[in-house]
Amino acid sequence: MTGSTVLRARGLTKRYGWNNTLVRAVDEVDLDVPAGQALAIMGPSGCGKSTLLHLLGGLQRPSDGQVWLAGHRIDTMSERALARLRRHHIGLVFQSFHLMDELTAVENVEMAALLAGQPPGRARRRALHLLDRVGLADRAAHLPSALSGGQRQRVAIARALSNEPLVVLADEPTGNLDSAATLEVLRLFEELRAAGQTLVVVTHDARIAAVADRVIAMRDGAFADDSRFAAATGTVYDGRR
Ligand SMILES: Nc1ncnc2c1ncn2[C@@H]1O[C@H](COP(=O)(O)OP(=O)(O)OP(=O)(O)O)[C@@H](O)[C@H]1O
Repeated sequence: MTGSTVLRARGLTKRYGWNNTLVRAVDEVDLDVPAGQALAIMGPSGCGKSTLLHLLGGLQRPSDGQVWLAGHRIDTMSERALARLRRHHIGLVFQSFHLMDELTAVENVEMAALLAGQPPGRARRRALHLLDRVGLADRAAHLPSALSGGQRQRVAIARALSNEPLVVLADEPTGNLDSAATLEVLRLFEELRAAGQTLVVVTHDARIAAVADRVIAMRDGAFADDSRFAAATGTVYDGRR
């Protein structure tokens, strides 16, 4: 998919409430994410980062505007088609991991591969391979409760990769982690980026943003054209949308 656009948004808007309670959480955002790009979205609490990520991943519907994933318009898709698209083509990583507590590490990853339609034997092999890739081959049979925060998030990242996603969308992936665990996840994102995985990461952490190809600052639901932000975080601000 080199050279193609994996995610495209035009005039993307999400409003909550009405009249004097109206909030424009995302306000007419235009965005193109080319294949292989690692994009970080930063900005103050409440500026709309999570809402934008949810709109891009088809987890929420926009009030206005359009979203395309690999050329397919997703904002008008049926719920059923959207769920299928997420299972097959999007990898999601959340701040609080969202692992299934009663399943082992390998079963958590395997479950996602099975839901994406892989046959059982292949799904298990892929799950073991991905756990090895995130450095957790020796923790495959552990329940999430027996893993550290950083290990849980690495399982969640392995799970997000189980369907060979067109894009991984991560919402504050290090928000619940201490410094050492953040570094584990950071290294993993660096590896994913080097492997050409398209990534969109919402983060408060300048260390995560520093490994991105591109950093966008958000303010009040829109992209801020602020080169000082790039200087402050030691990253390259790319004014292109
Ligand atoms: N379900 C909702 N109903 C009403 N307002 C909402 C809802 N969800 C989010 N908002 C508002 O939309 C705005 C953007 O929220 P969002 O969670 O996207 O911000 P954020 O940048 O991800 O914040 P944080 O960094 O704290 O997670 C905020 O003002 C928030 O209060």
